[in-house]
Amino acid sequence: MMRQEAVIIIQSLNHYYGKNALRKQILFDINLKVYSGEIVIMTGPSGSGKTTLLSLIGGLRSVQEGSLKFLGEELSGVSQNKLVQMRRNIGYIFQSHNLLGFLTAKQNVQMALELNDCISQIEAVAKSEMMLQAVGLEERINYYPDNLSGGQKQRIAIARALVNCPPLVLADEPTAALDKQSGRDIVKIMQSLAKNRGTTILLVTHDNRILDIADRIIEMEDGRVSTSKFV
Ligand SMILES: Nc1ncnc2c1ncn2[C@@H]1O[C@H](COP(=O)(O)OP(=O)(O)OP(=O)(O)O)[C@@H](O)[C@H]1O
Repeated sequence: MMRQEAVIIIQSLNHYYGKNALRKQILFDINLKVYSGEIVIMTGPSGSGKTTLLSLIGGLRSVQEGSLKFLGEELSGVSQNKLVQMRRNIGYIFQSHNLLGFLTAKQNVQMALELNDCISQIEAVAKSEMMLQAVGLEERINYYPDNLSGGQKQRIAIARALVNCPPLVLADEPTAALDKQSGRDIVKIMQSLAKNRGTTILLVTHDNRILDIADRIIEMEDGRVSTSKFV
């Protein structure tokens, strides 16, 4: 069997919101390993803590209790600066695509590369065009988001998240605003790009039309992982 590398290792993770009398525990004793190249779908009722867990893994919140290792590095107790650095290894895709309206499709994707000092402008343009082609938007490279459909905008967001070849992509309800076919197209694109590059994908969804793309389905309930099954 192939040796699998854990990209994320979570041990005894708890999380709380609020202070003093209002302090409320949201995550309870989460233990989880996610491996390189794995596509993991996280489901569960509203309020079960999925987004909270995703934001901790993504370095968008500080770890309060327990251990969370990303690429072998402990995130608990690190500085905000360090978290910002770690985030460069992660592509984010959200329900609302968060594209900049005053930039074209290509410019939106290029922006993700401009944070990378080692890439020249020419390379950045070429990579962005290639990535938009990979998500089937070669005809729309110079369009502004306002002139594109929901599915097309979400494809730009995927291109932007993947253009840096991050080891991890986090997606929160990426298909929520899409009809059935566009939703499936989107996750299929994510799946094939991820499999080609060995990218790990962790995707939160209520959309049971896309569960079949997962290697593993994790169910959250009341702040705990209730089941974790390989499919
Ligand atoms: N910033 C916050 N401050 C206080 N409580 C919060 C905050 N964010 C979330 N919560 C609470 O934490 C719990 C878990 O929320 P979370 O968004 O992680 O759940 P979820 O499973 O992602 O839900 P949904 O599927 O509706 O997005 C909920 O009870 C929510 O009200």
